[in-house]
Amino acid sequence: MVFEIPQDLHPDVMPLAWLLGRWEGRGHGDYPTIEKFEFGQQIDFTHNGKPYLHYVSQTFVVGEDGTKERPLAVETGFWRPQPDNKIEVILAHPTGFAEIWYGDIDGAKIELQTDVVARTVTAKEVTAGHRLYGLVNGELLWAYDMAAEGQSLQPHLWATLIRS
Ligand code: HEM
Repeated sequence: MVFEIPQDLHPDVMPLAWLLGRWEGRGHGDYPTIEKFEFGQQIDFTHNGKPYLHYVSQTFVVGEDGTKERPLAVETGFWRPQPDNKIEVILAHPTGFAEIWYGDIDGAKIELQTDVVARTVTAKEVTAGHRLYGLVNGELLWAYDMAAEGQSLQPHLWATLIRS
């Protein structure tokens, strides 16, 4: 499929145009305090002509044949490109976190780190995150390192998705 940049895309969002659309794939998760796991993921990046992208990630327990069996984590937010290839991202999680991320856009690679992780009183103790997104041979690869529950910043998730 040939990806076409929408004509009404805000010019500030052009450095993120390669993310637009729906991505689907599979990922793995781990952390010292939990069992390793696998998940299916669907990511949607949409725009409305304003200078940001809306982002929604949904994850699922998937069967052998890829059937979505039940929901896992969901997160949503806004990706706000800034001058000089900088980016600000705001994310919200139903598990009680609201995060502010800063990062750099380097062509088809984006690196983000948390500035603030705010959490509700009942949420787990997540204190920091680091994310990498990259387009490699047409696939969206991403990885999330997390500091939580007294553990140092280390891998929690990594996944590979293709445009659907
Ligand atoms: C792709 C999205 C994600 C998936 C599929 C996922 C999946 C999981 C699973 C299966 C567990 C172990 C079972 C459990 O305790 O519920 C877990 C634990 C955890 N996840 Fe995630 N997760 C995702 C994203 C995140 C994000 C974005 C954060 C932080 C903002 C996060 C923070 C945690 C924490 C703090 C734990 C518990 C660790 C502990 O109890 O020691 N996860 N995750």
